[in-house]
Amino acid sequence: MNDTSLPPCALTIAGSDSGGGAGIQADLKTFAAHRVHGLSALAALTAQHTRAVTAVHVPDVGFLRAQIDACFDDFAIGAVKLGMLANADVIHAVADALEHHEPAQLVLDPVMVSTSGARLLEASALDAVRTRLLPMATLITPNLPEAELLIGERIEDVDAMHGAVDALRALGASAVLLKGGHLPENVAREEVVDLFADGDVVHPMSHRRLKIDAHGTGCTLASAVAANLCLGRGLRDASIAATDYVHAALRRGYRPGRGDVLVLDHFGAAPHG
Ligand SMILES: Nc1ncnc2c1ncn2[C@@H]1O[C@H](COP(=O)(O)OP(=O)(O)O)[C@@H](O)[C@H]1O
Ligand SMILES: Cc1ncc(COP(=O)(O)O)c(N)n1
Repeated sequence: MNDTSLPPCALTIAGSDSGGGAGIQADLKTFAAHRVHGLSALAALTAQHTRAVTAVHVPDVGFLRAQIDACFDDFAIGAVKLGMLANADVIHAVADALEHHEPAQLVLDPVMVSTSGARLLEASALDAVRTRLLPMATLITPNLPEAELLIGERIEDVDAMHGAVDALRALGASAVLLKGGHLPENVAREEVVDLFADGDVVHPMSHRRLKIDAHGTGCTLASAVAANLCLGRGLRDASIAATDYVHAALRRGYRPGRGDVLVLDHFGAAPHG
């Protein structure tokens, strides 16, 4: 393999999911499925399966910084993806490191609560997300409950999603991919609508609503955007490709645990080329 055919590198700074469905594990599978070399810095470790998070351990922030520095010291990183960051100290350490290394592109998934209902970000850390991370993000990918907490308003239908992307951009994110999976079925009917907005365009991305309960979708979506950015796509095209990828991986999802919750099949469906 010569240099031009080397895969680009993406870095995920996120939490580990021992159950392999979400977090760092989903991110690395997504990078690999896109033929992007995956780097990882573990900001938190969870003891987790498809039904619950049973324990969380947050390593010392000095060790987190060492992981991030090791990645930037040796690899040309095309994009960084942020996931579970657990608390304000971790957010400040990550923001300091990113201010130092200045990654070309930063995809922020502001993970707050798991599908199984566990808090993955302390409530007191919300301000640090707003003030330290949002302004440096190339793209932020909140789900509806996360967006409601960030902007302090309810988002009850697709019209309200349009107002929410403007409010999120006003907080400092240069572009937003607002995920619509949490709209109730009676409001959204047959479709799930995700909304991309970058100040020039607002682009809805619709997919058929699948009657399934899945875990790791948000992590996979944000890391698929980061992978597509590394591969040279623009933000909107990367977002379109990533939502299509998540949909295909969801359709082929499987239940590795004892609960009803599916995990995605990251490798079954080739990413859009
Ligand atoms: N029931 C569903 N059917 C099809 N796609 C879904 C469904 N639920 C979520 N998605 C897709 O999964 C991705 C993650 O959405 P969402 O569930 O809103 O966020 P999160 O996983 O962060 O809670 C989005 O691209 C969304 O369109
Ligand atoms: C380590 C980690 N990071 C993120 C999520 C969110 O994923 P989901 O909302 O699908 O449970 C998770 N459950 N665990």
